[in-house]
Amino acid sequence: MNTMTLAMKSASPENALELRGVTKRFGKSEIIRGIDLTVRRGERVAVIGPNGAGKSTLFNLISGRFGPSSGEILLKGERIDGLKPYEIYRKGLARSFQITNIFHRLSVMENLRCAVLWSLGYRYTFWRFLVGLHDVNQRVDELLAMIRLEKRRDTVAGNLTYAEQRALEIGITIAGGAEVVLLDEPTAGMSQSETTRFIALIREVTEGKTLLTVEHDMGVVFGLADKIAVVVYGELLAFDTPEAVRSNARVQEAYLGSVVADAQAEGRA
Ligand SMILES: Nc1ncnc2c1ncn2[C@@H]1O[C@H](COP(=O)(O)OP(=O)(O)OP(=O)(O)O)[C@@H](O)[C@H]1O
Repeated sequence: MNTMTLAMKSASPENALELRGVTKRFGKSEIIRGIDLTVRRGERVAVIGPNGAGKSTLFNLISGRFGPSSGEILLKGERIDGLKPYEIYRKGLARSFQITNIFHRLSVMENLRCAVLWSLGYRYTFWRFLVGLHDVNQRVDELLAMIRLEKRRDTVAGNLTYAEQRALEIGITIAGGAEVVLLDEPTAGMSQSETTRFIALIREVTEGKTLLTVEHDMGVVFGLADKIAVVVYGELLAFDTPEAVRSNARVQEAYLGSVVADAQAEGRA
């Protein structure tokens, strides 16, 4: 195994992700209603919308947790709808979850090593036998530096601060070198100063990658995103630059007006 195997293979079509007429029904309820969306390589996209609009469902569809009821999803030009989450992961799309997804009794380093080994196809139970793998250790050190947890290398994950745990979660998500990264509310529960530091970290670790993030904090959205996708009642109401979305009358009316007003009142946007 060499370092090359730790990075996902890349074809290089311009579009990282395409959704074509994607719908999702749960029973009789149509939750996602015909979404078309094209995300270009290297774009940072924030998905926003009211509670229950379908943002997490959209992430679940893209990452393979649910199959769409109709429509197509393409990753780097290749159909991925109908594939299992780990198959999509192996094709270069990684997702983090709203709920912290780490092994609390393992150290930071062990968590990252598990993630790297898993990305290479090893089972968790094997990691103890593989401590000597040079490339894996090198990748773990690289990740520790990226998420700024070198000094916490041997700390049990359960003893990290909340913000550190979320940084570790990002490290786990990017461990396999995915080119497309989905982050579900990465700054949820953080203080304002933690959020500011965390956004800088997200910017750094996703440099050159395609990022989709679900986000409620408008300060984060307008500070991080190249483009904003506004989802309202399962439809894509707008997909444009932050400036264009901010001044879009339909978005103002349906969603953003009240949210930005609230954020401005709290000094966040
Ligand atoms: N597995 C499921 N079965 C049935 N209904 C579901 C399922 N998952 C989501 N829904 C419904 O789909 C709708 C959209 O939910 P979703 O979690 O995608 O919204 P959201 O925009 O992410 O909301 P929030 O911002 O509150 O997280 C909700 O009405 C929810 O109850």
